[in-house]
Amino acid sequence: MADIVEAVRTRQLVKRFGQQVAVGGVDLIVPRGGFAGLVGPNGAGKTTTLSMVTGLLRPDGGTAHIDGLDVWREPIAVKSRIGVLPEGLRLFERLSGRELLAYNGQLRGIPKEEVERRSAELLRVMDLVDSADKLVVDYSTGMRKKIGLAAALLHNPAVLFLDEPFEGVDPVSANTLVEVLRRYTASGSTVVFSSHVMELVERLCDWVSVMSRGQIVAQGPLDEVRAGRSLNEAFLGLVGAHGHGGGEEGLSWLGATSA
Ligand SMILES: Nc1ncnc2c1ncn2[C@@H]1O[C@H](COP(=O)(O)OP(=O)(O)OP(=O)(O)O)[C@@H](O)[C@H]1O
Repeated sequence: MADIVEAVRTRQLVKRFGQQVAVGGVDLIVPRGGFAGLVGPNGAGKTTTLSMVTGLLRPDGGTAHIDGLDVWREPIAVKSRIGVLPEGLRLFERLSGRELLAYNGQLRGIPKEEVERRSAELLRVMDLVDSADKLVVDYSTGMRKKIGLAAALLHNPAVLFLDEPFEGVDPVSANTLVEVLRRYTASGSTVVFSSHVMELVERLCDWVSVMSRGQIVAQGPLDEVRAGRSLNEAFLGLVGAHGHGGGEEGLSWLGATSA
């Protein structure tokens, strides 16, 4: 792994919430360029890890670097290089889509004409032209993801972090997102995204990190991690398939009875 140019690298990253260790010493590696998937069961620590890597949540221990820059020592340099589409996306609801992009452009210090040019292109590619002047509060879930992604891409970041970008997104909009992201990575930029949808990760990603109970349990090129199996099978093998509704015990009351 020594010859990999790392876009993201954490070393022994730790986060506790009270007694609970949410992230227990994570060494996340994401090579530069292409798609990397972060997968893991509910509560594995994916969002907590991404929040620490993107400077949103201070770690209790360890370090996080993006393009060789320490996230917590050089926050401004790091934030100018990254775009983030967080989970549960909070947007400025009383702005229109177009205004939201203009505001983001201003925050990023991009000249006004350039913001207008990029916004027009992003709105067109995201199929949001007809809704550009509608308030974000009136956007659907998929439209919110798309305007959130447009806002995250506006400053042309080197690394884009997406937490569950396809959740609640219809197949047509999902295709649009994928096309935009493919175009973005084709130029050498990096996308890191968390997802529960293994088929999607398998289709898009060339690199996968698997988390379970606050640890990385497998990490590497997609083909190495799945080792001849489907990613879903590999995932179930790595994180344990038990306790996921397959057992004979419990729930005996559930379903139609003959009584
Ligand atoms: N602010 C918080 N306060 C207390 N506990 C938290 C907080 N944020 C996360 N946790 C706990 O940390 C653990 C990891 O949560 P996290 O959201 O990182 O998991 P995840 O892998 O993103 O899960 P999911 O796939 O369900 O989104 C969970 O047990 C969660 O309850």
